[in-house]
Amino acid sequence: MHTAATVSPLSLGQRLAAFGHLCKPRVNSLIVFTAMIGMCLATPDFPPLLRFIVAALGIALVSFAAAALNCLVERTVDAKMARTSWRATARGDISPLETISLATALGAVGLWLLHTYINDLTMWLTLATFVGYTVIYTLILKPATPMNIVIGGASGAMPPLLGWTAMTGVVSAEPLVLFLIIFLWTPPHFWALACYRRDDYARSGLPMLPVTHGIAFTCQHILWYTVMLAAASLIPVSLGMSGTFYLIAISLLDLVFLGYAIALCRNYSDALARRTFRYSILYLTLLFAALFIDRLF
Ligand code: HEM
Ligand SMILES: CC(C)=CCC/C(C)=C/CC/C(C)=C/COP(=O)(O)OP(=O)(O)O
Repeated sequence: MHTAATVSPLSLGQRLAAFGHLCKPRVNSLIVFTAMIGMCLATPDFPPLLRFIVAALGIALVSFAAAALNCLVERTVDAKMARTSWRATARGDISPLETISLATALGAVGLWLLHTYINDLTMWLTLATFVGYTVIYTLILKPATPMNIVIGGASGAMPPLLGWTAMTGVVSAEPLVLFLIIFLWTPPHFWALACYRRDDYARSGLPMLPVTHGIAFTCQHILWYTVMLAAASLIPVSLGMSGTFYLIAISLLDLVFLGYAIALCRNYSDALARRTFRYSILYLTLLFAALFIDRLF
């Protein structure tokens, strides 16, 4: 077992793979997907391809940097949890200096792309998102309060808005609705995971809601947030952003999510919480896909 102080030799391939994992590619692929849909919704026709690619790349690079710094800050906590103890920062396979260098390089290139080829509003908002996740959420809120995710989730909700400003240079009601949807989606997404991973979180010492207030209390909050999410998910229709296809799709998606949340309250099991967490990811992916498909008609 390595400690955070020992840096073991890795082959170049292993080192690159470890760097890649620190950037949390799976979470960030959905984050960038929501940003891309934000870009598509912001432009009447498909956005100019080069601008679309550069903006997505800029946002992705800054997200990767934020994820790598999160792994660095949390390396001691990560080492205590089964889910995260394999991370190269937790194992000590990648040193803090290497992680900071990687994150600085990725973040700097990302912000430079946004500043040079997109617009300064998007660059500043992306930087604010980065600070929101690495400083406000990771450093301040996460170790301090079980409601960490409620405020911290704002950073994960920003990408569609960033995509929107990247194409238009302005913030308007539509991207704020997309922000609201992800903002309300994040607590059920995370609390479902925190429920079935509560032993991990108890070991880590992080004050996660299922550990501090119990499963029943957390499931009630999952249900309340899912109800608010379902209401917010209908706003695109009332604003005229999307039509019948989206309405049908989101109604079905909401019914299933509410079904999971009610089932968790009535008859909790770790297996059900795990399925709810997985469904939360499918829900958000399909919601954004439905917004896009609806726009094509
Ligand atoms: C600050 C807010 C968020 C927190 C605390 C959070 C928490 C987590 C955690 C702890 C995992 C790891 C699950 C595991 O290792 O098994 C996870 C997975 C995931 N999250 Fe989130 N999440 C947040 C926001 C988001 C956002 C905004 C998105 C997308 C728009 C997202 C998409 C995903 C995806 C796709 C996975 C699955 C990754 C995989 O399969 O490896 N999350 N989330
Ligand atoms: C554009 C830009 C800068 C976006 C950054 C937004 C961002 C990275 C959002 C958070 C998504 C995420 C990796 C959550 C993991 O939560 P966690 O850190 O609590 O999970 P962990 O326990 O797996 O570390």
